[in-house]
Amino acid sequence: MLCLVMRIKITCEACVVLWLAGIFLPDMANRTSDLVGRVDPAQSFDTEALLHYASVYVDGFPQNISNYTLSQFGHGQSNPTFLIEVRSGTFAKRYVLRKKPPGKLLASAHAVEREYEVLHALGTHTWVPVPKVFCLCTDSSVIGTPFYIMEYLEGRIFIDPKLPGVAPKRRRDICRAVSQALASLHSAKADAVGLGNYGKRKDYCKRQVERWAKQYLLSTGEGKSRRNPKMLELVDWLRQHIPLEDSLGETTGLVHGDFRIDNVVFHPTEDRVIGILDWELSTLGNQMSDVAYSCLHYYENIPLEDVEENNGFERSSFPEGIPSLPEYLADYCSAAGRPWPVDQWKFYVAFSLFRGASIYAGVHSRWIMGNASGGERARFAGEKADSSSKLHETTKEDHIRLFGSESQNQVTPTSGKFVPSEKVQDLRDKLIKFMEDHIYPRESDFYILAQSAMRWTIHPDEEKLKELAKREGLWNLFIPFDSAARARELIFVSRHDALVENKFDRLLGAGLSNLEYGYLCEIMGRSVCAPQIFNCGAPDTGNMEVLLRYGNEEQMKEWLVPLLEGNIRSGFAMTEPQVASSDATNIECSIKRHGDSYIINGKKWWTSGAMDPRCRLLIVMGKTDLTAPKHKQQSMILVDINTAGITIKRPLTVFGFDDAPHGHAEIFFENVHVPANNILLGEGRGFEIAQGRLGPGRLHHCMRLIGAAERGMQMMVQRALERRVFGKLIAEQVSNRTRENQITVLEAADQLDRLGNKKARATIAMAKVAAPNMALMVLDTAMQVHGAAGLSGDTVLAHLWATARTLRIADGPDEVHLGTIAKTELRRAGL
Ligand SMILES: Cc1cc2nc3c(=O)[nH]c(=O)nc-3n(C[C@H](O)[C@H](O)[C@H](O)COP(=O)(O)OP(=O)(O)OC[C@H]3O[C@@H](n4cnc5c(N)ncnc54)[C@H](O)[C@@H]3O)c2cc1C
Repeated sequence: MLCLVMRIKITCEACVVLWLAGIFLPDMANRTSDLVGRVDPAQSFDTEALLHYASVYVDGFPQNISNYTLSQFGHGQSNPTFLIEVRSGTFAKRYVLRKKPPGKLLASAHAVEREYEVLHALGTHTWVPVPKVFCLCTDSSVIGTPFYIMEYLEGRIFIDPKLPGVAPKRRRDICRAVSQALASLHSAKADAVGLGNYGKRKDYCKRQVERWAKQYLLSTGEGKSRRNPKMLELVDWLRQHIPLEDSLGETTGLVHGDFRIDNVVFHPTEDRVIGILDWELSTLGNQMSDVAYSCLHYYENIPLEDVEENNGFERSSFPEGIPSLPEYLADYCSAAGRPWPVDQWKFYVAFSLFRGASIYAGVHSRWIMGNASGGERARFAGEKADSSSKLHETTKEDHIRLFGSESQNQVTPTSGKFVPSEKVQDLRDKLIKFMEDHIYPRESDFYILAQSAMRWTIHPDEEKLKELAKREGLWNLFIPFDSAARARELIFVSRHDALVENKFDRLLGAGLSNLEYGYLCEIMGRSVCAPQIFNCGAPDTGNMEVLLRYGNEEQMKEWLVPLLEGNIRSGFAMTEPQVASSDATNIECSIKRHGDSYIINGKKWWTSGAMDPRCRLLIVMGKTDLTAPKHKQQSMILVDINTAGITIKRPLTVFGFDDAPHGHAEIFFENVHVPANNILLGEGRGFEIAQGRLGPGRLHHCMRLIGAAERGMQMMVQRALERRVFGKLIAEQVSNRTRENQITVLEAADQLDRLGNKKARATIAMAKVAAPNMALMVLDTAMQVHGAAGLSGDTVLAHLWATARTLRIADGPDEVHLGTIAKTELRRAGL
C-alpha cells in the first residue's frame, strides 16, 4: 500500500513502522528504475495472458513482441506492482501493472478499480501530476485478479524527508514542490472531474476515528500488545474535538489518504513532481487530514522526555534548507489558495498521530503473536504507539507557539451559535472562487486606471465581471428576504408574466437574512474593488434598501429596477460642510414644496458614489418643515443627478485616495426642481428612513472590515514567513483579533433579523465601534510587517487601512455609537 518503491516492505503496516522508526536510511533519491527486483514467486501470474490482453486494450502497445521482462517493485506490497518491459525489434516500452494480491480478500480492500478511477479522472481532466492509466481489467480470469496498466514514470523518489545528501537550496525547492503537488490534488473539483460519488463528503474524520479506535481495541489486550489507557483517552479527546468543518464538509474534497514525500515521483533532473502514487486510500473526505499527515515527519521521533516536559516539538534538527513547519504550511496554503490552517490544526495532527499509533499497535501485536511482517523491528512499534498517544497533550503548546492562542486564531466560525448553513456555505465557496479567479488578479489593473488621467471612467472588465457575477447567482445577495418579498409583491408579481417574474426574481438576491449575508459580505470586503462587482457596494445597497422598504411602486420602477440590474449607481447626500452632521438634526438643506415640485437648496459633501459616471440617483436629506418637532423636520427625496441646479464641485480625498471612479463629492444644490412624488414615504419621515437604512448598512461595513482585516492578516502571515530579518523570519509575532469582532458583528446581524432595527441598535453600535478599530490594528500591523511596501500602492494594505479609518467617522463617529451603547446600558440598569 504505502509506496511503490520500498523493497523491504511486506505489508502496509510494516512500511509505516519501518519508515517512522527510521530504518530506511537511503542516501539522496532512488531512481524508480533501481527499485525493482525479481518477481516474488507467490505473486506470479500468467504473463502471456497479460501481454495478449495489453496488446488488445492498451493503445500503442507493441504488437510483435520480440522479448519482454517482468520485475516487481518491492515485495508483497498491499497491491503488488510490476514493471513490464516489452521489446519489438529495437523498440522498447515500459509499463507498470498494479493488481490485487492473490487469495481471499475483504470486499473493500485493495480496490485497484478505485485507484484506476481516480487516476483516470485526474489524468483526463486536471493538471494534477499522475501517471497516465491505459486500461482496467476487472475480469479475474485473465491473470487471476483485477488489475490496471499505467504509464511508467522514470524519475526520482526521496524516501527520507530530511533529504540527506541534497544541497540546501534544492531541499527547499523539493519540499515546496511536494506542498504544491498536494495543493494541486486538493484543488481538483470532484464533481467536475467525475468523482462526485467517489466517497462520502461529510464526517470523514469521525468515521476514521471510529475505524481506527476499533482497530486499536482489536489489536490490544490480553496476549496482544499492551492496551494503553492514554490511547483510549486520546480516542475520547478526538471524538470530542472533531471539527465542525468535518461534519459540514467545509474542507471536503479529494483526499489522497497516504500523501508523503516518498509517494511522489520527481523529474529525473528537475526538482518538480511528475507523479503522485499510491492512491489506494484515496476518497472524498476532509483534506486537512492529508495536510497534517504530510507534516508528520515534523512531529516524529520525539523523545518521550520532551513530551513529558511539555516542550514544543517542532523539529529543529532538520538539515539546512528543509522548510520549517510554518513555511511548509504557508507554501501549501498559498498554492491551494486556502487560509492558514490554524483553527483545528491540533486536532488534525493528533488524529494523524493516532492513526499511526493504531497501526503500530497492530504491528506490535502481530510481533507478539509471532507473525509480524516487520520481524524483530516491529517490537518498537509498541513504544511508538505509546508515545503517540501522549502527543495531543503537547500539540497545544506547539500550536500556541506557532500560531498564537486558540481563541485568537479562529477566523471562520466552525462551532457554536454562528455556523453558516449549507446554502450560505455554498455561496461562500463560490464567492471565494470568484474572488480568486476574477477579482484579485485584476486589482492592480483597476488600481492603475484609478491613478491615471482616465481615473473617472469605468474599467471595461468591471461591467463584464458584473455580468458574470449575475450569471453565477452572486448578485444582490445583500437583499434581505423580507425586503425582497415587498418588492416582488409591489412591482413584479403584478405583471403576470412568467418571464418578467423570473428575470426580476433573480434580481432580488438569494433570500438571505442579514446574518446569512454577513458571511458573504466579509468575503467581498477582502478587496476594495469587489463589492460593486456583486452589486453589493455602498452606498447603492443602502439606497436600494431604502427603495425596497419605503419606495412606492412608481419609485421602485423608475429607480430601484435599474439599480437592481446594476445599470445605474447612486449617492446618499446627507452630510453638510457647514454643520456637525453626526447630529442629523443640524442639517440645513431646504426642501420646499412648490406646486407639483419640491425645490432644493443646500450644500452637501462626502456624497459617496456621486462622481461615478453611472451615478443617476441621489437620495437627498433635508428639511421640509422648520416648525415641526425636531425629529419630524427631515425628509428624503429622490433626485436625478442631472437635474438643473446641481453642481458637482469637487471630489474629496481620504488620505490622498479619491476612490476613483466612484469618489466622494461635494455638491451644491441651487433651486433644484424635483417632482413632488419623488418624496420618500412623505414629509417629515426622514429620520425614520435613516434608521432603517443605517442598521443593515452599518453591519455591511463591519463585515467588510472583518474581510479586510482577514486579508491583511493573511498577507502579513505570508510575508512574515517569507522574509528574513537578521537571520530570522519575521514570523510568530502575529496575533489575530478578527474572530472576537466577527462574533460581535454576527450577533448584531442576528439581532437585527430577530428583533428589528430598534432593539438591535446597541449591538449594532458595538459592532460599528469594534470592527473598524480591530481592522485598523490588524492592517496597521500588516503594513508594519511589510515595511515600506505596506505603505505604498504596491499592496492593497494602505487603501484598506484608509477605508477602515474612514469608518470610525463615516456612518456615525465612534463617539455617537458609544453614546448609544451607554444610553442602552443605563436604561437597562434602570438609571
Ligand atoms: C469616506 C467617507 C464617506 C462618506 N460617505 C458619506 C455619504 O455617502 N453620505 C453622507 O451623507 N455622508 C458621508 N460621509 C460623512 C460622514 O457620515 C460624516 O463625516 C459623519 O457622519 C460625521 O459628521 P461630520 O463629519 O460632520 O463630523 P461632526 O459631526 O462635525 O463630528 C466631528 C467629531 O465630533 C465628535 N463627536 C460627534 N458627536 C459626538 C458625541 N455625541 N459625543 C462625543 N463626541 C462627538 C467626534 O469625534 C466626531 O468625529 C462620509 C465620510 C467619509 C469620511
